[in-house]
Amino acid sequence: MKLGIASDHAGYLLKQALVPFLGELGHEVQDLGCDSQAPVHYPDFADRLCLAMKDCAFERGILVCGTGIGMSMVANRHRYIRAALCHDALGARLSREHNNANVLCLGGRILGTALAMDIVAVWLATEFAGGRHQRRIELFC
Ligand SMILES: O=C(CO)[C@H](O)[C@H](O)[C@H](O)COP(=O)(O)O
Repeated sequence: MKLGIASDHAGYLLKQALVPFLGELGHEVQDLGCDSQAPVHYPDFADRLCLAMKDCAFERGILVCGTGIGMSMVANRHRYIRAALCHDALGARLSREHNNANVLCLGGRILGTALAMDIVAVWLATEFAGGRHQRRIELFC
């Protein structure tokens, strides 16, 4: 799958761990920054990823900040984005099956790397269930 990933400074280290992991899972991943732990502003990076997704550059995206909260707030301002802030694999699976989430938000200061990788792997492997959930998505997208 073609993926985009971006973070702020607080999510930088987790993003750096996830980029090679995504490659190992067989995905094509483009890193949209940031490029160090120097302070930046998470809305700039959330918007960068979401605008690229509007142009269909990526099928799905991953955003990482300290908590994942700011990234998810900004991403969900874009009408075509369904961003899910996930802290466990169950939430990740259901965000795909029920919500057809196209952006996954993670908290780099909250999750350990192994848990984050588990969440990412489940989220990427899970298909949207459609049916009754499709109608509900149409009510807000
Ligand atoms: O989403 C966030 C806040 O809602 C993120 O956690 C940011 O990464 C965080 O606010 C950055 O905090 P810092 O003290 O400026 O490093």
